[in-house]
Amino acid sequence: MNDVSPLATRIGLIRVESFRNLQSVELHLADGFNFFSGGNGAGKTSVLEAVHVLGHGRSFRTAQAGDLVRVGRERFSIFAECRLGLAAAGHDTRLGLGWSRDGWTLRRNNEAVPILSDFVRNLPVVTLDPGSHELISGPSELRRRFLDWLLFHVEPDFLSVWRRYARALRQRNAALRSPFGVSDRELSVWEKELVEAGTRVHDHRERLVSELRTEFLPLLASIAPGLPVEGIRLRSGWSSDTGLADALREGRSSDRERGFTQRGPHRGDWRLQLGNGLDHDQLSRGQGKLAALTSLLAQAALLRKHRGDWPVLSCDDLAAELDDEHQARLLEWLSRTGAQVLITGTSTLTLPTTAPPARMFHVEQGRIAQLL
Ligand SMILES: Nc1ncnc2c1ncn2[C@@H]1O[C@H](COP(=O)(O)OP(=O)(O)OP(=O)(O)O)[C@@H](O)[C@H]1O
Repeated sequence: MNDVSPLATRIGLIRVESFRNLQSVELHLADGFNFFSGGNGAGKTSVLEAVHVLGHGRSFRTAQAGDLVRVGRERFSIFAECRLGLAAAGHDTRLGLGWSRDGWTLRRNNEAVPILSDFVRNLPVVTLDPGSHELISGPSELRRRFLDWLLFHVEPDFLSVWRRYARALRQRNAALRSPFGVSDRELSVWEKELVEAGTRVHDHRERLVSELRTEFLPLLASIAPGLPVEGIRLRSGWSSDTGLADALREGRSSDRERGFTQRGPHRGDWRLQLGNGLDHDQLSRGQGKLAALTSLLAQAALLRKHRGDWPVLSCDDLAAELDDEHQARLLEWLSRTGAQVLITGTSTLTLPTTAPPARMFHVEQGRIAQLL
């Protein structure tokens, strides 16, 4: 049996109030595997969603925090006692998050944290959910968010560089829409800042994609060896023949017509390079899920490499996502990491003999009983 890794972020206790159909739930989680079973609509995904919200400040199912508040209530809250691995020198940390129409309330060790980005830095959570295949074939915004979330965790200056870029972009776009028109000279003022910050955003992404590739390919070989993926390629968001400054200059008249900036890292993307002449839309749904799963595990492995500890790993409705063979490969891999893992399913799960001791929970109508 594997020892649970000391280099993993873990939640010991979690308390959830008025979140989706969970009225008031308190759980003591195992350091290794935690399995939540129950019928459809019982509240299993809501448990994973609460953990995800604590780590990201947003849900993987909705962009509206108001949807998460239990019907008839005005506020939800999530509280957790966590061991934050190496990144926080293994200290126990108490995290509390509440949301109501008045906004977020965030507390770390009973002290108010005014800014959401400071709060969510604490608890990295990587979630595989039934919508994850969108990461491969869905809009580029999802893939940018995937990369930039990782950069937020591993590059200390990424957030401030990204904010500089976003501010300059808003200002250039406002100038492009000015009813009085905008001269090249005025545009060039915003472009200077866009080029400086945008080039750094792109350089960060380029380094990260190269590291992601290094993690991704061996993971693919151990979890989904039949998948025809040969690599990962970053797209900058402007023509590869020119630098960003030239691309912005050349795009001015078309940008004026459209009223927004059409080139730059805000249009960047990354794509898997598929073999056998396949396009992303030609992957089967299951292959898309496997590709997304492998990307998310590579993301977790990079967090581990940079921060020193594994994030909490969540898999929603695992049996519906993967066939038996891929499930077994995934569980085997997960059990070797020593990460804390949360899994939901409508039926029971066979864990590999090498897995650390698991805790089983049964979920029914928003109530949760610990079975083992
Ligand atoms: N804001 C809310 N307030 C109260 N109930 C909600 C809210 N949002 C969703 N629900 C209900 O919560 C229940 C639990 O949903 P959840 O997605 O967690 O179930 P699940 O156990 O994962 O189900 P499945 O196996 O079908 O995916 C559902 O019945 C849903 O209708």
